[in-house]
Amino acid sequence: MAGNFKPVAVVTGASSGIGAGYARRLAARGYDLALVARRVERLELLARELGEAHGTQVEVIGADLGQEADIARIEQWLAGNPAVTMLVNNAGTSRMGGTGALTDADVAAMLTINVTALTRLTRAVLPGFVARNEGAVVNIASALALHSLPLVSIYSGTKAYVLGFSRGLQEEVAGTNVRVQVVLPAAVATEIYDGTILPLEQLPPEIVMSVDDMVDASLAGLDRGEGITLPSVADGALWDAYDAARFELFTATQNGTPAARYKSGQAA
Ligand SMILES: NC(=O)C1=CN([C@@H]2O[C@H](COP(=O)(O)OP(=O)(O)OC[C@H]3O[C@@H](n4cnc5c(N)ncnc54)[C@H](OP(=O)(O)O)[C@@H]3O)[C@@H](O)[C@H]2O)C=CC1
Ligand SMILES: N[C@@H](C=O)C(=O)O
Repeated sequence: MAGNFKPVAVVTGASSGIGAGYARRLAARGYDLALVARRVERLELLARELGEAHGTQVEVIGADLGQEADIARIEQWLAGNPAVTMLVNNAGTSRMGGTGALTDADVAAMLTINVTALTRLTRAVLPGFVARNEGAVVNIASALALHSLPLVSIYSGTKAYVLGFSRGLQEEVAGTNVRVQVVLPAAVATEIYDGTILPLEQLPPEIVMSVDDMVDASLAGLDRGEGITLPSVADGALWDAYDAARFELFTATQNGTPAARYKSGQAA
């Protein structure tokens, strides 16, 4: 609990899908909320719903996180708000298509919303969290952080950034009570697929998770103290094996000698 304040969770991209799911669950857990998105009318409807259901105080903040001025405004708001104890960096966009076929605006939107805004909002809350020795940053990445696919190469790259950034941040705050969780959902039934070349109806239904299940699993992961949460992965040992192999490979790169296969005249 931050001083005398009721804790406030900030959820970006709360006007639909996963962000709205977080808003509902966090309100039920007793948080007041600040909800950020462009579609303010949706945020206001949600605010009314949560006020009636739980007595939640909700601040609705209209912002386009693809725009510098709006990112700067939210940064300032976050940095000056000691009641904020949780930031859910959920806002994101996926523009599907070949890398050469996407418009410059599509590429800029993915890089700015998925990477730049997430990073800057995290930087805005972090000093206060560390100074108060409490707080949680929840970064929504994607299973595509682990596996790039054609037509979503740039999106996958942005989510790999979210994973890598979050893991480094976990090391930075180690030894404090500040938490950083990165969540890697696979397909979740949301509007992100609307109007894309891969509408939700074309996905095998058995691979698609509901928003409520995804958010509940992620919050259960947070409660369990997980730094990395894969809501749909039944065998948690898979991550451990993957991460151990990743670290072994990284360790093997820490070697000033070119590998034999790269030396001319030497067999592989
Ligand atoms: N659904 C899925 O299968 C998966 C989704 N994810 C990730 O989950 C997160 C939430 O997506 P999801 O719920 O699926 O999709 P939705 O499209 O339902 O929600 C996206 C949210 O992000 C907000 N948003 C998008 N662009 C902007 C912007 N320029 N400024 C501010 N807010 C913006 C939207 O609000 P508004 O339009 O009102 O601005 C909306 O609230 C994303 O980061 C996505 O990459 C990860 C893995 C799988
Ligand atoms: N399909 C992607 C979202 O649009 C994802 O899995 O992250």
